[in-house]
Amino acid sequence: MHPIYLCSMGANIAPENNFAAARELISELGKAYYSRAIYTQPVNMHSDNDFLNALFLLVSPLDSDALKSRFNAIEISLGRDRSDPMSSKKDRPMDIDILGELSVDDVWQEVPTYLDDVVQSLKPIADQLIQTQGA
Ligand SMILES: Nc1ncnc2c1ncn2[C@@H]1O[C@H](COP(=O)(O)OP(=O)(O)OP(=O)(O)O)[C@@H](O)[C@H]1O
Ligand SMILES: Nc1nc2c(c(=O)[nH]1)N=C(CO)CN2
Repeated sequence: MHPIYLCSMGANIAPENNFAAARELISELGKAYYSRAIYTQPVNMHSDNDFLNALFLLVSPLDSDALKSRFNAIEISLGRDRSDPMSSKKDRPMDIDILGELSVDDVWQEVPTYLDDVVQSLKPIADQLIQTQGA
């Protein structure tokens, strides 16, 4: 039984193109199920560029460390400079984070507030995966 990861993605440089490119690359890591994507104002950073953000579920054979490394590699391939110490506060072509495993009771509490509105578009899929896979 593969773990099911709840993940978030966000971009505020060429976000539509970078979302499409990231989805292609993420598809190599397992089976992904996406929430709807929404435009959000930058939180905890200053920028004139709005973000495109989404949640997704990923059923993957990788463990969380390996998955995080692959996400970092995708971010870098799309142009993010992760060696910059201010990387978390700067405009970015892609940020992909693991929020937790779906098997953890309160994993949905890890969803950042700017993505609260899309949770309901993903929960039915989560419930279905749990039923069919026993997450
Ligand atoms: N192996 C892992 N498994 C699960 N979650 C992880 C793992 N490694 C890091 N994380 C989580 O991923 C998030 C991002 O960590 P990281 O240090 O890579 O920063 P980042 O990608 O630059 O983040 P951001 O730009 O979102 O601030 C953190 O919330 C961290 O807890
Ligand atoms: N709206 C929005 N704001 C952010 C985001 C993000 O993805 N969307 N990511 C950040 C650093 O991880 C900081 N602020």
